[in-house]
Amino acid sequence: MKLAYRVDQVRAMEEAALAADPVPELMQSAAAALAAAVSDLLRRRRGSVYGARVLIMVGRGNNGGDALYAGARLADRGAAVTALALLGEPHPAGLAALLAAGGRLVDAAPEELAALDVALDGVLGIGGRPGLPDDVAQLAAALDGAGVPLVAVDLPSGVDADTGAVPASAVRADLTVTFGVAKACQVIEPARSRCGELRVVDLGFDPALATDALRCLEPSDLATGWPFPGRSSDKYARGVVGIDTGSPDYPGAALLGTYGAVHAGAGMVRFLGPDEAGDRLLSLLPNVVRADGRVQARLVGSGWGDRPDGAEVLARVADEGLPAVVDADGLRFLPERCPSHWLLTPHAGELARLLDRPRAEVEADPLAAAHEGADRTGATVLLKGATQVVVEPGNASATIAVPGPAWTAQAGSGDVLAGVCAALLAAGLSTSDAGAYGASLQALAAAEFPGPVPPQQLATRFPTVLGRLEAARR
Ligand SMILES: NC(=O)C1=CN([C@@H]2O[C@H](COP(=O)(O)OP(=O)(O)OC[C@H]3O[C@@H](n4cnc5c(N)ncnc54)[C@H](OP(=O)(O)O)[C@@H]3O)[C@@H](O)[C@H]2O)[C@@H](O)CC1
Ligand SMILES: [K+]
Repeated sequence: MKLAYRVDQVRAMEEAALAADPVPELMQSAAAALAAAVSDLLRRRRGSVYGARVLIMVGRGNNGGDALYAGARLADRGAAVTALALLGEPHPAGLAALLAAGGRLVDAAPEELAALDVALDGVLGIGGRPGLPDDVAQLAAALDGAGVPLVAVDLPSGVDADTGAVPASAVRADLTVTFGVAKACQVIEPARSRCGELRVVDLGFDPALATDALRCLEPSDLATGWPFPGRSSDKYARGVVGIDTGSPDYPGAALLGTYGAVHAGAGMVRFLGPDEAGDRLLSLLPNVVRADGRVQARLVGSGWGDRPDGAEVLARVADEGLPAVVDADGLRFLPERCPSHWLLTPHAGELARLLDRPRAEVEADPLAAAHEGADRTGATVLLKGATQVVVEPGNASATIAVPGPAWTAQAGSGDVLAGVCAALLAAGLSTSDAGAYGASLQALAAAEFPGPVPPQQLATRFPTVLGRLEAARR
């Protein structure tokens, strides 16, 4: 599992490290690792560092200082390094080091950008506000357009370091060399995609100083945490899911959720939704049971439309006390306070309606919106979208699912996912793990396809992915 941190947490870790070590030491370690990463890139692209043309875009803070010190190291290895100060006076000691090593300070970008071998973005780091001055944005875009590899120092300038938002212009990097620990913007879209490849440089920070880091799942976490059945597991050990989804207008939601639950390994699915959907479902999946009986988790809400008895159904599910996934239209009928063993699975629009705020606000800061949703409802929230984040009420941490291809953003994906999560709840996982593992499985399955694939077909790939994960655990 990867961990990622907010700026205040990074600053706290930095302060503790600084108490043990003077600033220049920390900055020199950062610069040395940055220079090594840029050297690797240059060797891969042109064979050597010697003679490479390097442009450094420098702001006026320590981020620019890192870039200048790294530039000095590259100049020592024979690179032709040019620094362009973009926000005023650059870091004085860093600049002195660069000049002493034979680098140059210029006041305009070179005419022929395409002749550059690499550019370093040392404009803004964790002290930056989102957005870039116009001239900086234009230069970054021109470098990108000219095909010059861009290495971001700590993070791509212009992104919001804590939310992952890109509200205005920001650098698009090929490689980001980040210091101490990963930052939230490196794991939350759309900033995540601006980072390119990510390298985290160990500066000896103590992660124990920040207890509520973002937990970013990796496939190996699924391998260890997925509830694979044992040799003696029966269908109840695997879990029985009771599904009441779909409506005459939206029968597909019922089929898709059931596909999700069955292919994610549910021991049994009891389909308790409308007859129209149930009849179609049986012709596709005859293993589904239509009779009520013992159930270990419920799935409700997908494809309900304006179901008139939605509130009563949710009240019954709450009284029963079983873990439950409440999806889609079901989210309109939530009680004032939900049971803590419920998992809500809204997309940004549904969470916006729940919180009574514009969708754009949820999309601009999905993490904060998910926290607000969980705290207000009392249930765990899996917020779906480009970054799938799971948040428990009263817990400042959050879990981010394994990222997947953008093709999963399509009608029906959410219905399948709700079924997967319900199967995981029935197998005994916590609401948080059920949400995060479910979203991760869907992402891993989607990554198996070269392009778009209907959600039900994607579900049929779950067994292949799960088989691989189970084998990896042995
Ligand atoms: N501390 C340590 O030990 C270590 C730190 N390290 C490095 O330090 C970095 C953080 O450095 P930092 O705190 O100096 O902030 P940084 O991001 O360089 O820039 C702030 C400057 O930019 C300005 N500014 C802000 N936004 C702006 C905008 N949109 N448009 C225009 N201007 C804007 C702002 O000016 P203001 O307008 O606020 O007066 C201020 O002058 C960190 O990311 C890492 O690289 C590593 O060496 C490891 C050791
Ligand atoms: K930067």
